[in-house]
Amino acid sequence: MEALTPAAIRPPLIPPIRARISVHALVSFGSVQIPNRRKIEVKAKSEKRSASAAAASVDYTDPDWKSNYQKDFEARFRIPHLTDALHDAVPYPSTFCLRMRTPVSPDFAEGYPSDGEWHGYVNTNDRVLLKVIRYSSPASAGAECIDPGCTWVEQWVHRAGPREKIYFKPEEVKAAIVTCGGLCPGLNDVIRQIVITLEIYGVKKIVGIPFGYRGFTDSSLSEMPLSRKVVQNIHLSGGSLLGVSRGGPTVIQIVDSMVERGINMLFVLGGNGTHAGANAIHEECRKRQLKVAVVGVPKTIDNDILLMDKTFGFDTAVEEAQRAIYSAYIEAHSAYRGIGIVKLMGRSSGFIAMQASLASGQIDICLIPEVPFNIHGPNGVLNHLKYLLETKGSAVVCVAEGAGQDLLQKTNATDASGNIILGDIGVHIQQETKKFFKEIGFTADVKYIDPTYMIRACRANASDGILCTVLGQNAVHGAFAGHSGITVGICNTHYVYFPIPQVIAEPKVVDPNSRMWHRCLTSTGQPDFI
Ligand SMILES: Nc1ncnc2c1ncn2[C@@H]1O[C@H](COP(=O)(O)OP(=O)(O)OP(=O)(O)O)[C@@H](O)[C@H]1O
Ligand SMILES: O=P(O)(O)OC[C@H]1O[C@](O)(CO)[C@@H](O)[C@@H]1O
Ligand SMILES: [Mg+2]
Repeated sequence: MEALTPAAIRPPLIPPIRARISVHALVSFGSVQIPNRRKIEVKAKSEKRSASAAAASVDYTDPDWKSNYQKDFEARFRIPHLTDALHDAVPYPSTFCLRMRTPVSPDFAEGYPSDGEWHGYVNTNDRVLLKVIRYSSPASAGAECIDPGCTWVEQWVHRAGPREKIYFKPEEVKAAIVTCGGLCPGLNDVIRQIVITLEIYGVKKIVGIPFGYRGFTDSSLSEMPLSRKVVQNIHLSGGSLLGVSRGGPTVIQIVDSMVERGINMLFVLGGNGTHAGANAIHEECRKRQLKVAVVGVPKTIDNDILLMDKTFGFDTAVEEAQRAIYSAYIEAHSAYRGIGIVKLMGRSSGFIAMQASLASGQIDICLIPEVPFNIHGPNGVLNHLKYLLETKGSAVVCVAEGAGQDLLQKTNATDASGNIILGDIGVHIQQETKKFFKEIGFTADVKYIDPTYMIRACRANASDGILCTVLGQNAVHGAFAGHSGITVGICNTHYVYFPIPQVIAEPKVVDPNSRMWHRCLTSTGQPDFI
């Protein structure tokens, strides 16, 4: 039986991508010169590899390359539908008409309610533009071009929202929600909106699967009945009402369990691993010709899902990180030659560290996984810290958990999902800093703050609350519209559906040649540590 591990499942999930090209491929087209700064080595090797492989497969001498590219793009971003495998699946007029149904009358006894006057549906052919900047040169900051000449190529993705036709009768739906991976602010907000929206469609059978995918097979755990009443106030707390977990059963076991329970709509809240699982569940259902919709809602505090403006929980994390940074600043500033070090989450992407550094304006050194650095040596972090103590009297460092892993001893240990367990770079920098200043006989007062789990356990802030609300609602609209193997996202401020494989092909990372990273460097004033 197929095990639910990255190695076992990831390969077949990602269809061959003929022409995925990102900024990293373009760096080789022209020489990108950053003023007063050496060209930064990009550490995101997987993205570089796939990008250059994709670039190699486009023949720019073919006069039709652009239209071929666009056709290929459209095919890759097509959102799978139940009718792809179930040719006789029929649509019904939507029951999402916002007309109140009274609790006493049996719903749909006189046919489905419809709202002839209501024009709030999204047309299936509506699209959103994925890329909105027209770069005139590959050397332009952050340029993402398809060809060496940076030709403008329109890339459209599917607009999310309620459709006029639905593929499930609400009274025949049993919907389940599952939350997997690590915690993230906003999980409860999304659960709440999914339940509320399902009820508006007229669904009565809604359950929560406890503790991630594990809840499908662990006989000691029973599914949790959900209703508006149950979820009404859950967004006021952090965490997940349903609980989370890593690892768990196989895809086959999960689908067997869904069949046994009669689940035909599954909402999966989680990161890249969870989405890989969701896509595998969707494929398995399709193979078995089951009328099941599997829809994801990307949950990652690290903000490392491709193509989206941001993921829910990220904003809250950046906001909460300010408190830790402020404390580190106060400690450092109040001490004689004080150094404050703050570690933030970000396994492979430094978005939280970068944005929190920018937002606080109190960071002197920001270290992220995407940009290599040395701690020791003439250009190292420690020498710069000494310089800061001599000139400013104090310093604050913000380090992402995945930064500088090449400087730590590798253990090859993995968690239950197969994710590599990282070395603690925060503690390492703290220890090396103390050692360094002691050895050179230079007084320095080092304070270390690790707020990572405090940040993750928070409830969502207002902006994340809104994002969660829209994503949760759109997830339900997508399932009712008959789509499966999709996920929801925000793209250039509009809400869209993506086929799952397109957003989890690799983690989204900070581009060291982007304007945002350069803004961060401008703010901190830090040099290269190489
Ligand atoms: N490649 C994969 N295919 C199928 N299932 C997977 C895959 N990777 C992980 N999973 C399953 O998805 C669940 C969550 O995965 P994981 O622990 O990696 O968290 P995640 O969704 O990536 O979230 P986070 O951002 O918190 O790491 C686990 O139950 C795991 O078994
Ligand atoms: O300790 P846990 O729960 O396994 O999760 C830690 C990881 O989860 C994340 O918060 C992502 O959800 C990462 O930033 C972090 O590396
Ligand atoms: Mg993950």
